[in-house]
Amino acid sequence: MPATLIDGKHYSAEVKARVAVGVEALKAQHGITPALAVVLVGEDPASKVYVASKGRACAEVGIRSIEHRLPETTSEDKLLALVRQLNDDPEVSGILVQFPVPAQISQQAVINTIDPLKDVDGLHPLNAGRLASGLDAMVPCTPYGAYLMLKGVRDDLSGLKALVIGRSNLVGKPVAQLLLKENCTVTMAHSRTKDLRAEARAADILVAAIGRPHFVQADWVKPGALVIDVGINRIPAPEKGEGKTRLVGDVDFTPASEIAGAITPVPGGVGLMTVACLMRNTLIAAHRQAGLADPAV
Ligand SMILES: NC(=O)C1=CN([C@@H]2O[C@H](COP(=O)(O)OP(=O)(O)OC[C@H]3O[C@@H](n4cnc5c(N)ncnc54)[C@H](OP(=O)(O)O)[C@@H]3O)[C@@H](O)[C@H]2O)C=CC1
Ligand SMILES: Nc1nc(=O)c2c([nH]1)NC[C@@H]1CN(c3ccc(C(=O)N[C@@H](CCC(=O)O)C(=O)O)cc3)C=[N+]21
Repeated sequence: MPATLIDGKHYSAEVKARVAVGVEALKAQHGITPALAVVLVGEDPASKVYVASKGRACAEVGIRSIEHRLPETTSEDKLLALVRQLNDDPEVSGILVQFPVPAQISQQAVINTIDPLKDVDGLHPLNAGRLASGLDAMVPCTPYGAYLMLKGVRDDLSGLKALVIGRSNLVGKPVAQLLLKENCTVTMAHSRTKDLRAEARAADILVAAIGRPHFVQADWVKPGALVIDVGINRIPAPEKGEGKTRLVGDVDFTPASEIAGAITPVPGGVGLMTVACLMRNTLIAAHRQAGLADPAV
């Protein structure tokens, strides 16, 4: 495999180590323990795994973890009331409502209700607008994690052609904003893009955030390109036993890694950075709520 493996374990350990130092300093100097409230509505097994990994990361860095599990049948009013209660709770630094939420609840109503200062997902329109305007914002965790990995491989990204496949508010759009800020020439692709393969082959940086297993083929990858695979797809793995599954990304990893210059694996790539950057955002949120300057994390 000629490509360098961009190891999520390595990068996320670095981020968490910096966050742990910042948490310790905030406790020692200001008597503040940052706290992250995670709200899970329903019983989605994948969401439960993600919630558990966030709880573990909080313990590692010294952040207090608060979990709220609500039944699948929860009304929108009830969920919004909980969000407002967390907004008003001075002990809570960050709020994350796990998506997707059940159909009777509007995701946008939830996002709009979260206090922008506690919006560790960076999804509130105020934070999205601040990022787009080049102002201090809460930056969404997955995009920031992808950005740190790219910067780790190559510090100067200016002038590189970047293709971002996927235009969600959670991943694709903020990734594009961050790369634009790094002076990349950014193209955004989506389900209506014509000749995606040709767009991809021109890209020095290829970010896949689609949600389709092995969608990006090896012959789409420009030789030497930096490939960031955001996709988390669970597919059947009969080789592991009946009914078993495994995680794969949006990129056909094994052949693509023969062509790329550097590539992130799934699992073990961007997902680990998402959790680490969530810890980082919670620490930043705690500082801003206390009127303190942002920590160097
Ligand atoms: N690693 C991590 O930490 C995280 C991983 N994820 C994963 O990343 C992936 C994307 O997540 P998210 O952005 O929330 O997903 P969304 O479903 O919100 O967005 C998917 C995007 O992919 C585009 N798309 C779908 N099909 C095609 C196609 N055939 N060709 C080109 N583009 C296509 C869609 O286009 P259109 O807009 O036209 O419909 C859309 O913009 C998922 O696998 C998700 O599980 C998400 C968050 C964190
Ligand atoms: N409000 C909200 N914000 C999110 O950021 C959000 C969300 N809802 N809903 C679901 C998606 C998905 N997502 C993941 C984060 C980390 C891993 C992760 O830790 N992955 C590890 C381990 C996975 C495993 O092995 O089970 C890895 O890729 O190596 C996965 C997926 C965040 N999302």
